[in-house]
Amino acid sequence: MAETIEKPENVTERKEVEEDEEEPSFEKLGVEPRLTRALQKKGIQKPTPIQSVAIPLVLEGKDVVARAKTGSGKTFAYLVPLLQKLFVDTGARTKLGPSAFVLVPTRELCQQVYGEVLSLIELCRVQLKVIQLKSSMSASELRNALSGPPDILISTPACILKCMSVGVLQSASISGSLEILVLDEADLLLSFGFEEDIKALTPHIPKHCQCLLMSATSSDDVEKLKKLILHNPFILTLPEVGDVKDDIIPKNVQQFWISCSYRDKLLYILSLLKLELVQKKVLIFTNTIDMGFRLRLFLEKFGIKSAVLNAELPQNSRQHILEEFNAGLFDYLIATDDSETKEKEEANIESNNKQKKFRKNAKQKLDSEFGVVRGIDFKNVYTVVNFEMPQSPAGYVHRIGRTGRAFNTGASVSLVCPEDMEVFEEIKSFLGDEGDKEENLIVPFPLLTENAVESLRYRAEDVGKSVTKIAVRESRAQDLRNEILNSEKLKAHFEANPGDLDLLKHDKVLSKKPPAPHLRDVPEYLVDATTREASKVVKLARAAMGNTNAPRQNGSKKRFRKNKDPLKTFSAEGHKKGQKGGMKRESNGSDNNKHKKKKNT
Ligand SMILES: Nc1ncnc2c1ncn2[C@@H]1O[C@H](COP(=O)(O)OP(=O)(O)OP(=O)(O)O)[C@@H](O)[C@H]1O
Repeated sequence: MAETIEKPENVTERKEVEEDEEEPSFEKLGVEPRLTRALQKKGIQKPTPIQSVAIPLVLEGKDVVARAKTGSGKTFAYLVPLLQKLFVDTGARTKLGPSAFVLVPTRELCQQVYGEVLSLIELCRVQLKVIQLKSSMSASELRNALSGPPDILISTPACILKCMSVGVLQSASISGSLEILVLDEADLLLSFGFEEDIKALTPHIPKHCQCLLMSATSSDDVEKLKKLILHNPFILTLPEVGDVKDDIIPKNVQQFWISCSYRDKLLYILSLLKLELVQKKVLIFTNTIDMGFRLRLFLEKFGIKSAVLNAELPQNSRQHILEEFNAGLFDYLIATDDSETKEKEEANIESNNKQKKFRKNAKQKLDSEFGVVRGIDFKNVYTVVNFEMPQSPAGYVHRIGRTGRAFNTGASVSLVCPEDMEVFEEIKSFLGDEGDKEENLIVPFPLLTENAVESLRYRAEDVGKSVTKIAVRESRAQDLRNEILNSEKLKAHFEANPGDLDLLKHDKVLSKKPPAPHLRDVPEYLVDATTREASKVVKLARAAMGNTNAPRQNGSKKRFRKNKDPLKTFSAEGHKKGQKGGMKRESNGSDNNKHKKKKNT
């Protein structure tokens, strides 16, 4: 693989950098032993490609723009050298203000980066003060946080400006102290409405400050930021972004689609999960909060427990849900995509004048700094399911990017109904999938037979009808009430007992009645031999890949073996006993659409 390093504009040379033939290592990049050991303790053995090119440049003090695909390890690409630089002369620095700012677009990302920094400095046993700012902090809390002052400040741009406007952070202390500025998830900073904040901050950034800009996509916004903040940066572009379209999605993620009607999406997701045809953990995306709850209630009737994650929940609850899911406490998380939520909620609200009161409340309630998709490091997600399709190719790329992170493998399954076809075509052409090529990038899901789906149709339709709008509304309101009540308790309790994650599980059953036994267990006679075989192979592959529910360290997984991957070696449609089979890439998935309305009970 070759990355591109574009030298600063006054140096015209642009060179292709071949990957080191030898095994790359952090030592060779100039990372000091304390940090190398700390990374090893976190299960991180060797650098990813973006880390290999970015770390030495950052250590040299260069301004860098790094554009690399989702999950490619951009956080350590800037954090490791940043910490190494701050480790030098820790005590000797006379500071008026923070030495480094890390600016991110959402509170979830603040928390995530903060967690990573803390764990690295703890492992390195170095005394650095790190704080994260929250928009909910009062002026006195901000003053306390900034007293000292901290070495590293992690924040959204708006919070920094708030500190300046309430007088707890002075322009002189920024220009006198700031050595490194990082803009993480740069492509989102502007679209999340931080342009004015960044513009207001720019004049206070000292000329000598090293600026780093990290992004998963290249966009006009990134260009704008680059011009605003950086001085003659090195531009690192991994081929996955921009130039080579079919590598936008990490290579280690297999992408599938299933064609079905909108109404049948519940039936199809039930078939995938209940017949165990996808590997856990599974992250499922919906476009509205109501749909998230509908899906959760529906699955619950079949004994499939899941948790929901959305912009309406209090921050502490969201944080806790993420931590639980990452720790492997539950397998299914239904996330409502934030951007889609805001658009749809607002569209729904606009279209119904009677709901004026709700509009006011909804706007107040949805957290504008919440970002469920972008940059959040969901750990060990094997399958991403687009229950509802994202509304843009960029949305698709970032959703799918929640699996196959770093050196892991993963799969995605998109449920595509006729109404989704336009955006699906757009996504395919964005990814460079021209349809007539042998090697399509998004291929029909091979493990689900028409028979298997039809065998569950009657139950799914019956249960689907019982999940009414009222039931959805009630559980959503109840869930929110519970979470608000829990939120403060959660904060206090988990600060004191960070290990008690399972105390308040978020995949608790919503409905009062337990699932009926005939729905909880699919009777043997309903599952045909092919599906049984497919499900068995998925389970075996899961075990072979070391993909179990137990919480894991990054590096402790067994190596994924392609020949153990059922999606590569098994075809439900073409399967005969003893035959290896393979995916039929030329099929367009329309088989899934031809349902005979058989009613099997
Ligand atoms: N060298 C490495 N080896 C193994 N795992 C790594 C390595 N570097 C980072 N990781 C892990 O890979 C995951 C993804 O890293 P990170 O969140 O930095 O990706 P990203 O490029 O910022 O993705 P996104 O664009 O989606 O935010 C994290 O769980 C991280 O701990």
